[in-house]
Amino acid sequence: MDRTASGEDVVLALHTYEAAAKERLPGPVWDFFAGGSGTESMLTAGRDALDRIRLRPRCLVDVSRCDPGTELLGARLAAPLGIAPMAYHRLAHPEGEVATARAAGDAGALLTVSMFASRTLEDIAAAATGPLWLQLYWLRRRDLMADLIRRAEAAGFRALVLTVDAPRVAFRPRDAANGFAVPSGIRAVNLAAEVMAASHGSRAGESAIARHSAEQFDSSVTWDDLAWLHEVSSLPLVLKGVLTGDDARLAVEHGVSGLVVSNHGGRQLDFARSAPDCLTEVVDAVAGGCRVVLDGGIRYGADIAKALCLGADAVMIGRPALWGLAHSGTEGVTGVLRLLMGEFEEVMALMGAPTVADFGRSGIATP
Ligand SMILES: Cc1cc2nc3c(=O)[nH]c(=O)nc-3n(C[C@H](O)[C@H](O)[C@H](O)COP(=O)(O)O)c2cc1C
Ligand SMILES: CCCCCCC(=O)C(=O)O
Repeated sequence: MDRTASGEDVVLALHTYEAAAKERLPGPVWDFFAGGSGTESMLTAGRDALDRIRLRPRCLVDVSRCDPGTELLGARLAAPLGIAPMAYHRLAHPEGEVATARAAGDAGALLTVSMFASRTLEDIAAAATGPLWLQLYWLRRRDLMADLIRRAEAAGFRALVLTVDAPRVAFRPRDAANGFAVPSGIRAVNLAAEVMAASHGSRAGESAIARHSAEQFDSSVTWDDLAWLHEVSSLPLVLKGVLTGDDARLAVEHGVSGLVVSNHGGRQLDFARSAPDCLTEVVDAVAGGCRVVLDGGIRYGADIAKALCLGADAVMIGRPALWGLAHSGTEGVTGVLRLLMGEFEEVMALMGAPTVADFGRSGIATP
C-alpha cells in the first residue's frame, strides 16, 4: 500500500511492487528471484496459459454479498490464496519470513515456509496469526528433516509440503553467470550450519545454490519413501510439483492430502507443460481424493477465479510476495495480498459467483 498526499491508503498495482523491488535489490538477488532454468521458456508459460483462458459470466445472480472465504486442510482462509514456499526472504527485507508471516495473517492468507527460511520456525510462528505449512526438500540427512518436522509440529504448523520437482536445483543461467551465493549474513537458520556451507561462498560461473542441492538433496527417494514421512509425522502431507494424472493418482494411493500443481515458477524442468494446462488432468485423476492448489504466474484476481473453474481449491503466489516484501516489508506483502483479494472479490461479483463453490468448468472457455 502507499499514501496519497492527503494521507489516504492507495493500493498499488502489482507491477509497481515489482518495479520497486527491481530497483531496490542488488542485481544478483533480483536475478535469483526473477530467473528461471535452462532457456527460461517456463517463465512465461503459466502466464500465457492463464491469459488464454476466458471467463464466462452468469447474470442476474444476487451478488450483493460475495464471500471469498474458504477452507483448506482444516484452515479458514479469507480467500483461496496463499504464499508459496520461497527460500531466504531476508534477501528481500531484513525481517524476512517474520514480516511475511505477519502480512499473511493480517490478510487471512496461508503461508508456506521454505525449509530454507532465513528466520527460525519459532519466530515465524510467533508472528503468524494465520495458518502455516512447512515445505521440505528431501535431504540426505533424514535426521535433520525429522528434527525440523518435530519443531514445526511444536510451533503449530498445520501441514508438510514435500517438493517433488527438484531432485536437484536445475541449471539457472542467471545464477551461474552471477556466481550467485547466499550472502554470509543471511542463513537457512533452521538447518545446521555445516549442511548449509555450500550455499555460501561464490565461485565464478557456478551457482552455489545448485552446488549445494547436488551435495545435500537425496535424489534417490521414491514413492515408497513417503511411508517414512507418514511415520515421522501425522501432519497432512502435500506434494508440490505434480504435473500428471498418473502421479496424482499415485499420490492419493500413498495417503497424500494435497497437491500443488506447479512448474516451480519456471525454475526447474524447462519445456514442461505449464501448470494451468495440467490442472484439469490432475483434478480429474484425484477425483476429490485430495485437495489441489495451483501456483505459477498468478498475478490477478481473475487468475484465482480461472484456477477455481479448472477445479483447484486455492492458488499460491511466489514472486509477488517477495516484491511486496522488498517494497515495504509486512505492509508491502499485505498490500499485494489485499490487491489480489480485492480483485478476486470483484470478479466474483461480475461472474455471478457469490461463493467460491459457484466456480466450475462452465465458468471458463479455453480456445
Ligand atoms: C526466489 C524463489 C525461491 C523459491 N524457493 C522455493 C523453495 O524453497 N521451495 C519450493 O518448493 N519452491 C520454491 N520456489 C518456487 C515457488 O514455491 C513457486 O512454485 C513459484 O515461485 C510460483 O511462481 P510465481 O513466482 O510465478 O508466482 C521459489 C521461487 C522463487 C522465485
Ligand atoms: C540448496 C538451497 C536450495 C534453495 C532453493 C530455493 C530455490 O531457489 C528454488 O527452490 O527455486
